[in-house]
Amino acid sequence: MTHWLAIAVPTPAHSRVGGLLTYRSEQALPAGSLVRVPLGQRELLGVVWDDALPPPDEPLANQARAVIAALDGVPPLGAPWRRLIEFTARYYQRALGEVALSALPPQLRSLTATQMARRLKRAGRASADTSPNTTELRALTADQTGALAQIDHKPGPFLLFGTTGSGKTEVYLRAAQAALARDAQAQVLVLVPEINLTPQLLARFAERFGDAAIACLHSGLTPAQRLAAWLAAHTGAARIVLGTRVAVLASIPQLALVVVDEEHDASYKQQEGARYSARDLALVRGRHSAAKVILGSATPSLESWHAATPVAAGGAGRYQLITMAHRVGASDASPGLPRVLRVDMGRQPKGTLIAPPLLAAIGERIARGEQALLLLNRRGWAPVLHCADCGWKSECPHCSAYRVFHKVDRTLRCHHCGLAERVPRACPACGNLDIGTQGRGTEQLEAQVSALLAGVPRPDGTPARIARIDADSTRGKGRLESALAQVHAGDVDVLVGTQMIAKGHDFRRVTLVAAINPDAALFSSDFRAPERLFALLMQAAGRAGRDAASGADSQMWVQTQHPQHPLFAALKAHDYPGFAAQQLTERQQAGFPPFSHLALLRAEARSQEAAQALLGALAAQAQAAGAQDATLAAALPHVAWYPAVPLAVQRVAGIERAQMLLESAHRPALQRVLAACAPLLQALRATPEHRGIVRWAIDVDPQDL
Ligand SMILES: Nc1ncnc2c1ncn2[C@@H]1O[C@H](COP(=O)(O)OP(=O)(O)OP(=O)(O)O)[C@@H](O)[C@H]1O
Ligand SMILES: [Zn+2]
Repeated sequence: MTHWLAIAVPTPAHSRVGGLLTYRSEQALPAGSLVRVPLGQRELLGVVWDDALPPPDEPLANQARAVIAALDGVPPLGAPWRRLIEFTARYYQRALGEVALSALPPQLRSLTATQMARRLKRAGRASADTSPNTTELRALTADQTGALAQIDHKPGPFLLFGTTGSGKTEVYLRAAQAALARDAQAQVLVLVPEINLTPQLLARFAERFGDAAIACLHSGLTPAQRLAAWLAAHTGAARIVLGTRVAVLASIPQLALVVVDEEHDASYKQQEGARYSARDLALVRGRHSAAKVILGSATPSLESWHAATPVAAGGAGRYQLITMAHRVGASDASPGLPRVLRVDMGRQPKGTLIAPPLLAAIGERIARGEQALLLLNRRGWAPVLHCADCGWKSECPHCSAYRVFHKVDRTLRCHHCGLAERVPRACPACGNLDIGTQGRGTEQLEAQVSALLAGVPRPDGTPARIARIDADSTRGKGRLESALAQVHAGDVDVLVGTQMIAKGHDFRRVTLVAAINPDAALFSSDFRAPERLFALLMQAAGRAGRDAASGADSQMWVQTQHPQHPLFAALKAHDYPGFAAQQLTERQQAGFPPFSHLALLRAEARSQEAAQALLGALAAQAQAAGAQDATLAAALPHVAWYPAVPLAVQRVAGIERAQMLLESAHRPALQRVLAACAPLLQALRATPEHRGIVRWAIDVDPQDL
């Protein structure tokens, strides 16, 4: 008997068919089955999307090709996973088949039946003993006990607002333990922003539940590792799936709990293809699978904070707020958070790198055998090289950005397109030999701090040890892990770095943190810049004084030209709620998220005019399309269209970039309009007028404006 199946295949985004094609099969195949199917000349992996279809009409029935084979032994993908993929494709305006197939490990395509059987057997073996190692469990703090009681009794979703060092990890571990104990099949998904930056969290889960119980999913895996981890999650062998944003789309059939650690982190947003937010999908997923969801942060995103604020207090009241206000080992009398000191750089001699009182404070820490972190969010030696005679600057020929001077290898490097060239000896424009740098990056900070601290001895009389962690210093495999391990081991006295050093680390001996030059973000045009800066500084401060014994005396220094800025005042008071309330008031007045919903339409072309022309044509066509479509016509008046403008970095690698902002207070209306935009963009691009377009994209809930 012939069965007719709708199968998801990876057709290009927004193709007419939307990613589901009809195939025939002589074998009955349940929804979710993985199959190999022909498409054109190729053989592709596909997913049977629904139960069998009724026989189609003649022409289609004759055209439909036959399924080549089913992937034996791999259990079908469950309905909750398929609903999640459908949601992702629809909400982020991509083709279903593309999203579905990109969430599957590529090796599924290439393995023979025997190879697959072997992999499955191996995955099954992993599910050894998952009873947690509870031999040396610590007594919980009162905050932790309270948090767990709420998680136990309420449905969620939860926003775990726990100050830095309040012990959120232990709450995740115990909540996971409880979920696994409740049901012998249950699985837990733990999302982290970046796997390499959080080796400690992974280590704590492995220590508690055993390596065999955990599957790790992130973008740094080899194809074989990715398949093994995916199979472990899909077959249920892995009770805990821990990973970065990609893990949110894994098949986890018995999902009972989702944890999103550092939920405010921007790396949860995918920046290409389906531009999904793993944090937002975690909530959708929790709903589909009836799993509890915990979002955790000391500095929640304002979206999450608003959602967790009760309606009576002006919030949306959608999440339950759990507060952990105390650091582990601290008391009400001494909350253990560092004292914040602002240095008015306007009163320092021009060009001062580190103000004398800060330098003295760092020296004191070194002399006591404690550690200091110096934060500067700019890598390289200097952001610009310039000629004082003719005004030449180290512009990138292909991007609207300056190339950064890296002294280690004496290169000028573009951080946008990657172009690297040897530093010229003389000004390329006028031949002047006296070319100089402007501004400072971490490389220079490291060198100058080493010089400034050369005479400062450690307790045993040996010289202070300075190290640096940024994207340059940690390029090789394992280098970040070993650099972090050195800091933990106490082999470093002063650590210089970018935001990488401010994230989640549980450094036990750091008692001083300094932001060297955080001012640039105060005046950014992106409405999220203050939120990001505040979170960065509060997280950075949170690395200081995590050991209660030395914590009482810890310090966070901020060097600024604007010491009176309210953002720094809120930081000084460790007042996230106050800062959030002030920001949310501004956003409400300006009509920004979470009080409205945004989407960006982006176009890239050889010329800025061509990129903007596509967006302009789209706006006109979308309005015109409303005349033919009642639901679109109803949605259009709820959506504001802003004019097409160049991106902040307008040109990258010779390609001009433009964007158009869409804003609406009404999410379904925005979704309806976006759904109309995707096929229109596709069609417009194919016309001769828009031949110059290189690519276009739709970014729903964009992070960067
Ligand atoms: N109940 C407890 N008793 C003793 N120590 C604890 C307890 N809970 C957690 N700790 C320790 O407190 C420290 C801080 O915990 P953790 O790293 O989970 O903080 P956090 O809330 O995630 O902070 P951050 O947001 O800064 O990452 C860790 O060293 C952890 O081992
Ligand atoms: Zn460039």
